[in-house]
Amino acid sequence: MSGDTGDRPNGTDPAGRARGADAFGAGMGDHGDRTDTAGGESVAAGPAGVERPAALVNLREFEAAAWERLDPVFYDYFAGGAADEITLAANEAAFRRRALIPRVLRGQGPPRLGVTLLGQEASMPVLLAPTAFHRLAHPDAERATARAAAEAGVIMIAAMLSTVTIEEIAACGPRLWFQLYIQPDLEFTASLVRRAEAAGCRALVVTADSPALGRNERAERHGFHDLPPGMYCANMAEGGHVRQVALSPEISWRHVDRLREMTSLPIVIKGVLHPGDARLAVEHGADAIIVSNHGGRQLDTTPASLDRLAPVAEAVDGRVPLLLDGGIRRGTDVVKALALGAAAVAIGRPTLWGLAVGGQAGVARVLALLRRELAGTLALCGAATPGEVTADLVEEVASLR
Ligand SMILES: Cc1cc2nc3c(=O)[nH]c(=O)nc-3n(C[C@H](O)[C@H](O)[C@H](O)COP(=O)(O)O)c2cc1C
Ligand SMILES: CC(C)CC(=O)C(=O)O
Repeated sequence: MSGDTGDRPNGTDPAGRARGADAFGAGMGDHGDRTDTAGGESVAAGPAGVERPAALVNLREFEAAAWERLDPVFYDYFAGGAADEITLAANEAAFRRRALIPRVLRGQGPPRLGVTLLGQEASMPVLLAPTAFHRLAHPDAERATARAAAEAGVIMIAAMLSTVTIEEIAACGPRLWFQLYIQPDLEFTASLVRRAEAAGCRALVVTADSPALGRNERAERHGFHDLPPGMYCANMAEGGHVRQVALSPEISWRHVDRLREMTSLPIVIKGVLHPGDARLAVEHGADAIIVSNHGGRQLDTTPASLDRLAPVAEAVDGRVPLLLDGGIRRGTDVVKALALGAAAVAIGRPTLWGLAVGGQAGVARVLALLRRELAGTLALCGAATPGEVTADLVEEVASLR
């Protein structure tokens, strides 16, 4: 992944293909025009000559198609990781390194994928991770994502830095959690919490790995620092002005305690890699933990999130459920994370690729593909449900290195 990105937009796509010269008309490279050229449900011919999301058969193809369709500035903002992107690459490599050791002749019947997370039912153990700025991918923005999540019965974790409000997202009907960067202005934080509660969000996800903004050098190279005119962080608007978000080094466990006093919603701490922090999260009343390195976008050279699952699980010792995000691209990846101790996983970039390729239909297709792969993997492993996936189904083996 790393190293080849500086060549774009004149280089190659994620699968090594050359980008077609001006494949999607005027506006490529001019991100002010992007929504005119890439919006809408009808999908132009992609790298494999496909015409619509339904013709794409895996998440990799969505990534390649999104690369074709998106303004390179926005593609790189979405795709990029921090610094040398060592962690970004490690997230996917950690899944490749691990083998599935299936069980046979178990007569387990058809797989049932449903799970209950923090008291909320979901149709499969795959959530939409919070990602900022969906309007960069599609003019329907988070509304399209939310409709696809509602249709699929999966939990969407709405980002605080969404480009439509949490109320508009909730109106699209998904099972909803709200991601929060705790703001040092606790009054403002409390007002966001009240809005999330009123909108029907069923959990608050506190992003803990961002006391400062990670440096995405791809975005920096493009000079991409601000949202284009007309796009803004809708939840941060108050009286004709948009509040600046603070990713503050002042935030601490004390703030989590304050949050605990503000709300009776379950609190999920996102971005834990160290067992000591996992223990602290439980002590401070967290109801779940997301093992995550923020998709390799914050501190580079942290290990793959999958590699941190077992140590965090050991520290937590079953007291709260664990979720994992980072590098999930296949149903086999989901099963490997379940085997290593996750109750569910979340996907970040694949949602954005779906959105860029086909709005609601694109995200729906991404979810449908993962669902099919997950069902197929469970069946082939001899497990009827996500809960039946046991640690012995996964091994790190030399042959897959
Ligand atoms: C474009 C982009 C924006 C993101 N924005 C946020 C955010 O606002 N809040 C947050 O907690 N995580 C954010 N993340 C991190 C994701 O929630 C998630 O941890 C990560 O994308 C998972 O890795 P994956 O992209 O390999 O699935 C963002 C990730 C991406 C790619
Ligand atoms: C604007 C950023 C704080 C959103 C984010 O978390 C990210 O891009 O990874």
